[in-house]
Amino acid sequence: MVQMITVAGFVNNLFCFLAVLWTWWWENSNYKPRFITQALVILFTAALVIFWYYMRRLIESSKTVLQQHTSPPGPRGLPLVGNLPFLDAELHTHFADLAQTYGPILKLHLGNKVAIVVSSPSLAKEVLKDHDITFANRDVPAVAKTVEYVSCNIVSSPYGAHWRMLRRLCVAHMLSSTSLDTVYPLRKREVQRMVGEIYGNIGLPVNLSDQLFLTILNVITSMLWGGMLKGEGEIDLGAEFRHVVSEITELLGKPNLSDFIPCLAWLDLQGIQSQIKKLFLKFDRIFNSIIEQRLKMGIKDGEESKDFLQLLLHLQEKQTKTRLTMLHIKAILMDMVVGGTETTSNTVEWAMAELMNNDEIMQRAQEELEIIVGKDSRVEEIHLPRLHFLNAVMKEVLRLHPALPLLVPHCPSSSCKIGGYMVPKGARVFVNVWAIHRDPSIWEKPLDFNPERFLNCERDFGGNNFNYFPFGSGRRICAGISMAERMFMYELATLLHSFSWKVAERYGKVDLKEKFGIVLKKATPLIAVATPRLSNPALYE
Ligand code: HEM
Repeated sequence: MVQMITVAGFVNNLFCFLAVLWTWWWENSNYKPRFITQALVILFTAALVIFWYYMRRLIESSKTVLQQHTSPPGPRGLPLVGNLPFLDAELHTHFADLAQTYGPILKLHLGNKVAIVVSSPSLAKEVLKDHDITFANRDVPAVAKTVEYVSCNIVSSPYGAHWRMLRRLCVAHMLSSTSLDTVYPLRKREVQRMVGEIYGNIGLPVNLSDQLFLTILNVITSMLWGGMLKGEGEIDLGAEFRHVVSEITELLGKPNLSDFIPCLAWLDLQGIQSQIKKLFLKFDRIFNSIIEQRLKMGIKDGEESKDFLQLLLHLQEKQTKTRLTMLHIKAILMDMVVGGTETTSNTVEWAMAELMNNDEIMQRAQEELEIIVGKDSRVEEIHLPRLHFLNAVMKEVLRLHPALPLLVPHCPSSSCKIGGYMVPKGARVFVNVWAIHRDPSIWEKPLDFNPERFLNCERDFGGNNFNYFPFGSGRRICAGISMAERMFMYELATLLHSFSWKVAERYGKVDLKEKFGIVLKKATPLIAVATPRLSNPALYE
């Protein structure tokens, strides 16, 4: 801008000088000797050249300034509602289609909210790495106003001291490798319970989707408060939990008019806020009763906490510098239950679905297990680091079916230039990791399920490779990667080692149709029939 003003000033002065010179020549033209005329013509031509040169620079620089303030391209919308009426329910494929027309960064108007969709590795890197702090915020959804948990949990909290404190607590005391090592017996118990359940239904169709969800839910609730779904009604309570978590993740992924036209939020036109509120009330009742029981038990000074909830309550009672409130405690419980269950169980379900459609790959994974574990033994977590092919299967599943296809939307705390375009403060930024993972310019035959591409290659999901980042990247990268990795490998290895699998007859080939929500699911649950593979029936008990 300063440059533009200086150039404009110079051009102005040049004009004044020329005008004065012209007036003087005109007034004295009666006497004009030949050399004065020549000098004036030369001077005038030189002035014109200089003038032209500076005008060009002025235009160039103003073009750059203009571009810096230019919005990304995008489809035209209607007044007031913008592009909202044209959004497809399957947002990830819809955004991928739009990117084909408008390019790797595009803008949509969703009511009075600006949405930016980024679909290339270099732009994802700009958002998640180069401008990490600016984009490390969330666009808190309208439901947060009806459900207090949502506004102060890890996933939705803005980048800052509160978010850091909650995240550190979870990572240090529940999700770190050391904490996970100590609760291996819980994982073992729950995975073995699942094996027993399937063994009891040998030859019959089993809803693997439900089994996988219940197993991870039981692992997480055991880590949080020692487990809840025990005794009679175990499956029913698990099913209710599943229903609530599924509904919440689906509703959170739905475009909500109240987010985009805030003055209409009180009307809750789609009923999303009221539905979510009811679902959270169910959680609240369960959390309240568990917390009450825990408080009654109390914890003595110096005594080690038995589970994560006990530790949180202890920290709250002691009023340590964490300044935890009961609301924060519930928000953390919610983060772990909602953030950890569907993501992990759906990924294992996708893995089983892909393997059941690819006999050779399934066989290769089972052969590896026979060599490393052996048919006379159960899978243990110590086997996992040696299962290289299975590890490649996990990476390939996370490539084709990233649990959060658009990550959790990010939100810039100030306007910021991405790919030469201005992304305004407060925009909702979607990073389409699903589209990047299927980009044919990055991946050979991207739609093929081919774990081989991850064998003998350094590519991992630590967030440093912007061709492949199923857990996100930067400060808001998934907090539960270690747990997800262990649970995925352990569950899948156990299922493949313990049983042979085939699709229930009436279902034919496994249908891989997706259903979008904040968590991407299989449109229909995976129903399969198992037969035992291990040498000794005692291994199924
Ligand atoms: C296969 C399993 C999983 C996948 C693919 C996954 C993926 C992700 C992704 C993509 C994000 C958003 C990153 C971003 O916004 O840039 C995220 C956030 C998060 N995940 Fe996971 N996740 C999985 C399992 C888990 C588990 C097991 C837990 C904990 C028990 C967990 C806890 C969280 C939390 C707390 C956040 C919010 C982080 C923040 O905003 O600071 N996730 N996850």
